Amino acid sequence: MSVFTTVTPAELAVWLKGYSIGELVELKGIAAGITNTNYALTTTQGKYVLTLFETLQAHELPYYVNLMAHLAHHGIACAAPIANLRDAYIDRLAGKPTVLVSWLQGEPVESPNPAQCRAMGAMLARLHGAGASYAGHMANPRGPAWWSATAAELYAFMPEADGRQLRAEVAQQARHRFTQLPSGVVHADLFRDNVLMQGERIGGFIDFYYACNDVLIYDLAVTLNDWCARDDGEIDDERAAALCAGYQSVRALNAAERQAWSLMLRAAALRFWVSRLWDWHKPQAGELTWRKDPAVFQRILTCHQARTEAAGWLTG
Ligand SMILES: Nc1ncnc2c1ncn2[C@@H]1O[C@H](COP(=O)(O)OP(=O)(O)O)[C@@H](O)[C@H]1O
Ligand SMILES: N[C@@H](CCOP(=O)(O)O)C(=O)O
Repeated sequence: MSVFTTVTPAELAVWLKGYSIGELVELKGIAAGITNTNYALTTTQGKYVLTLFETLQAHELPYYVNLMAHLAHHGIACAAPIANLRDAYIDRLAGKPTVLVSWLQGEPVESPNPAQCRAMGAMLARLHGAGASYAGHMANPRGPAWWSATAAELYAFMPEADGRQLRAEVAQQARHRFTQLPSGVVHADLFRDNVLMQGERIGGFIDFYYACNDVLIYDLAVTLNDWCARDDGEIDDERAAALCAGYQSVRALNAAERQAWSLMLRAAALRFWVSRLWDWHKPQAGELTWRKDPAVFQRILTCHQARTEAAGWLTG
């Protein structure tokens, strides 16, 4: 149950006077989610999600919240923040920073089919296009500097062979620079649980709190590794080709991106292997998060390392 901070209907009814979205009808805690407190909020005017941030501070939120507003303004399927009467998206309730966003229709899918992967790829490319006019800038906090420093603290906890594999991949990635590739705003965490689907349509993207500026195909690689991997770590060719075709129906990859693609898939797997290893071996006291299995991304990385050719997914 992910309601870490309790808000009563009476408190919320008073707080809502700071907004122009009508009177409270119903307030329900949302069980899914592991980082923040989320409530489904129905008013006389419509339905919304109220997020109370449990770890991020108010001063850290503008990049993400303004980005969601920008993308929604450009027609991207994502939660749109609602401003209060002081014209601010970021507010405060029960001692926590808050953001109120529009309610999106749909549910996350566990086993996406190729049509859903295709829709996902197309919406991701549209997000990249719309992000080009976003003024905010944030370097990727989970980029190469972060994963090499974090990995250095993990080797001691790992079986020798796993540590060798991790060390080799960190070194391999360090030999390459991707500054020549198209870059811009990326979501950087578009796992299946961060996308609400309505059948084969995208209901909307949520959880923008790893969004940043980085290489665009890194985002496609992060998405592919989660949406198209089988349990053994192998990538399902049909889903991967559909995701890439959907993406390229909006923005075709250039020659440099195609050349970097295999390494980028590995970089995306490495990033989540390292973050999951970190949460596994070094859980932070009081951190409101569940440990996810690092081996999932080690298997995906192993399969990418063994494959010499991933460009086939880009040509369909
Ligand atoms: N805008 C939204 N519309 C509908 N449901 C949402 C919306 N935002 C979040 N949710 C629901 O809340 C759940 C938790 O949201 P999430 O952002 O993943 O939380 P956390 O930040 O704690 O990981 C999601 O799985 C989804 O069911
Ligand atoms: N999608 C990631 C987790 C993202 O971080 P979180 O803080 O939102 O849990 C993964 O599955 O490892």
